[in-house]
Amino acid sequence: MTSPLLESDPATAAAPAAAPLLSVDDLHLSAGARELVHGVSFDLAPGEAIGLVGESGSGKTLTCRAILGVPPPGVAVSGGTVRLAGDDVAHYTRRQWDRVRGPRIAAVFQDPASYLNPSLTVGRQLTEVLRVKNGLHRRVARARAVELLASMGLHRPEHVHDQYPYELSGGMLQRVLIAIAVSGDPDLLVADEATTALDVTVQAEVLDLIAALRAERRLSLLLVSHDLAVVAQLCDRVVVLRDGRVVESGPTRQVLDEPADPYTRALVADHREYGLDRLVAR
Ligand SMILES: Nc1ncnc2c1ncn2[C@@H]1O[C@H](COP(=O)(O)OP(=O)(O)OP(=O)(O)O)[C@@H](O)[C@H]1O
Repeated sequence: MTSPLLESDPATAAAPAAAPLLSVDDLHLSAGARELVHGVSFDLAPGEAIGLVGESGSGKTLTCRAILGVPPPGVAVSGGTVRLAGDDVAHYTRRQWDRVRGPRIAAVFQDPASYLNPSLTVGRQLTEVLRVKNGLHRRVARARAVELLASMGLHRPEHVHDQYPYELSGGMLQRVLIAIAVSGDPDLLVADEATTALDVTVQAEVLDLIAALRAERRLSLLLVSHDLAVVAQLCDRVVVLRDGRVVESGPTRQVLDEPADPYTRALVADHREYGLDRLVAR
């Protein structure tokens, strides 16, 4: 039993662990009678970056979409909780989500073009988000939009502001989507295969941008990637999913250097030839 004396002595009491920013507890997701995710649990501390990995179909995207309150049509949370800064958001209404998405949680996905309106300039779309979500006046929102585009490493941001999505490359579009995602100053960014479709050089630049945003904004990150090298580069911890279940989780170095589960060992072995050793050794 702990001594009451020790408990009350500030010199000997251990510092309390920070409350998790995101806590996924025994999450079950189902499409009708078919269960697809069978009790996934993990916590993400403020400022932490977690990588969600696993083969295609292991439940990474469904888990992220449930965390974001946008499960695909026909899929619903059938058990468990998703707590964001302590609030259980798993059954939030659309109106409740409107208050959370943007200032607390935001996301970027694989195909940025499909999230933008092709007939509006990217600046107009960013400005609209700033006006609606942050209540900025049109002129102030425009200036803020240009600033945000510049801080995403986009050169000639005034010019980019007035361009249409089809005029921009994939890497530029992903930077615009990241600008939109962070425009509400969220605590948590969910990045689901956000760099997968980009060529290697551009991918590295966008990963550097995400790393810089993490440091500058104390942004927490939930990163989904089939690419363990990307996870090794950005994440503090890794959660490995297989068939809708967590098979292993822990610090990135530990999970990738000494995987405990045979499934993780096979995943890591598959990646060796793509230079994982080099990135893990950083
Ligand atoms: N809308 C849906 N209706 C029914 N089943 C679905 C739906 N979306 C996904 N699934 C199924 O749920 C399981 C998990 O899918 P999910 O998309 O989360 O996998 P993933 O790990 O993200 O895969 P990938 O890396 O290919 O994106 C798969 O068996 C998939 O077929």
